[in-house]
Amino acid sequence: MAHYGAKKQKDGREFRFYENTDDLSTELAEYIAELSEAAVKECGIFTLALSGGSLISLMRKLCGAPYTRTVDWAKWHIFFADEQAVAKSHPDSNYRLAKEGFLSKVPIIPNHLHAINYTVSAEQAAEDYEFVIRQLVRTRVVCASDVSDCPKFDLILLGMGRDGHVASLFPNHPVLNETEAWVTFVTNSPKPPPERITFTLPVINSASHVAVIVTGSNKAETVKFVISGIGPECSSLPANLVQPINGKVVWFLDRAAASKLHGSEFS
Ligand SMILES: O=C(O)[C@H](O)[C@@H](O)[C@H](O)[C@H](O)COP(=O)(O)O
Repeated sequence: MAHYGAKKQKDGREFRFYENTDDLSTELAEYIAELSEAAVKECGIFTLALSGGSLISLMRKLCGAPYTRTVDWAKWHIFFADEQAVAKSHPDSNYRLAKEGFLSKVPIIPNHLHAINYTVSAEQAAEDYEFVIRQLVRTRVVCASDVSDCPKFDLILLGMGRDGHVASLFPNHPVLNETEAWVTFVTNSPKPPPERITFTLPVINSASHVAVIVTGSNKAETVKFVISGIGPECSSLPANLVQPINGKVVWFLDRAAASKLHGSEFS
């Protein structure tokens, strides 16, 4: 086990601490590969939703041995937990980021890559994407949750912003209260670009597994609020609202992101 510390909270959230991003990437690859093997064994498919940001580079170890050989890539279906409403080729596009950093390096079957409709507004793209996912639930490519009327993705990978946002769910934003839609949109994202689509919290919290990957000292203050539960508005931090109903959330943190935690918060 490459982590130097771990903590399981009473609410079931698990936090794993890594010396550096290399150790974190090593174990993140193993974690994803193991979940995909279990999902493929159980129902022949692995459904994975990606966020953007530094997460993609931290998945780099999955693009090498032994995973290129051992993972059953043909059974993977890829989704985006959030996406910028920009062209696929735009520097801010999560599609482009994922393609360049991960998807171009592993043999995902092209029509198993479920991208958003980039030719319409964020509002229309959210509606279209939800329709696509609803069709995939109907045809049983994506499982349906048995505790909510949401899709049950095998794994959703999230980053976290300094403000505690995950996907494109930002603090104090009305979309945090969305309970019906599976995919919604924002047009005033505090993190540019302004127009985005995002999975809603009910979808994130219906996943079998969620991993939140946070590195860097600039996130340390927010990590402290998340773990200690103390801090201004910490209960409304979107990252603190990630609590899968019938699933498991694991946080992957490097030492820099955990640098404001004290001993007691590690055990
Ligand atoms: O599209 C996005 O902007 C991302 O999905 C966003 O939610 C990201 O994961 C966080 O902002 C953390 O990004 P970093 O890890 O790069 O700080």
